[in-house]
Amino acid sequence: DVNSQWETRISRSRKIVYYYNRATKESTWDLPPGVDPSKIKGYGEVTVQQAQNINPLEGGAGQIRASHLLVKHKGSRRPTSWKEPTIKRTKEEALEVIKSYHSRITSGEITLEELASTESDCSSAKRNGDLGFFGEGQMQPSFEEAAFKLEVGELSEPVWSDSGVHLILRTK
Ligand SMILES: N=C(N)NCCC[C@H](NC(=O)[C@@H]1CCC/C1=C/[C@H](COP(=O)(O)O)NC=O)C(N)=O
Repeated sequence: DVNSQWETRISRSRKIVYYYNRATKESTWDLPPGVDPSKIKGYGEVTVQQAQNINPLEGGAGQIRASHLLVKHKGSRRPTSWKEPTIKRTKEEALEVIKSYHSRITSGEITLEELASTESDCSSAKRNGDLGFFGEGQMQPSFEEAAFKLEVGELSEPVWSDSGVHLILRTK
C-alpha cells in the first residue's frame, strides 16, 4: 500500500522533512496524497507536525506564513489532485472558478481556509490551505512575489503559477 512505498527524510539544506518514494525514486516536499506520515518509515525521529512541514516555531527572519486555495487546470504542472485524478478544466474555467471564490471570500460569506479545505487542488487543503512558514526561494517565483507583497491578513487577487491559479492569504 502507498504507506509502504514512502519514507520521510530530512532535507539537510532546508532542515525540513521531505518524502521519498523508494519504488518510484520520487521526492516531494508535500505530504503525498493518501500517505499518513505517522505510518511511514521515518528518518530519525520525525514528528507528524514536522512531517507536515508546518514550522511550529515563529518563522525565521524574512519568513512569512500564508494559506492558499489552488485551482488547477489541464495545463498545470501536475494536473491531478486529492479531489480528482485527472483535472480537465481549461485555464479560463479555472480563472472563472477562482474569481467566484474571491468574491465569496471578500463578501464575507466564507473564509479562504474554509473554502480551501474542500475546494483546493493542493494537498495543503487538509491543513485549510496552510503552507506554514516559508522564505525566499521555496515557492515558485510568481507565487513568492505575490505572497511577499501582501500585508498580514490581506487576500491576493488571482495569482498564476505552474501549479495553476491561486488565492493567497498572508497569515503571519
Ligand atoms: N514549503 C511547503 N509547505 N511546501 C513546499 C512547496 C514547494 C513549492 N510549491 C509551490 O511553489 C506551489 C505554489 C505555491 C504552493 C505550492 C504548492 C504545490 C501545488 O501543487 P503541485 O503543483 O505541486 O501539484 N504543492 C506542493 O508543493 C515548489 N517550489 O514547487
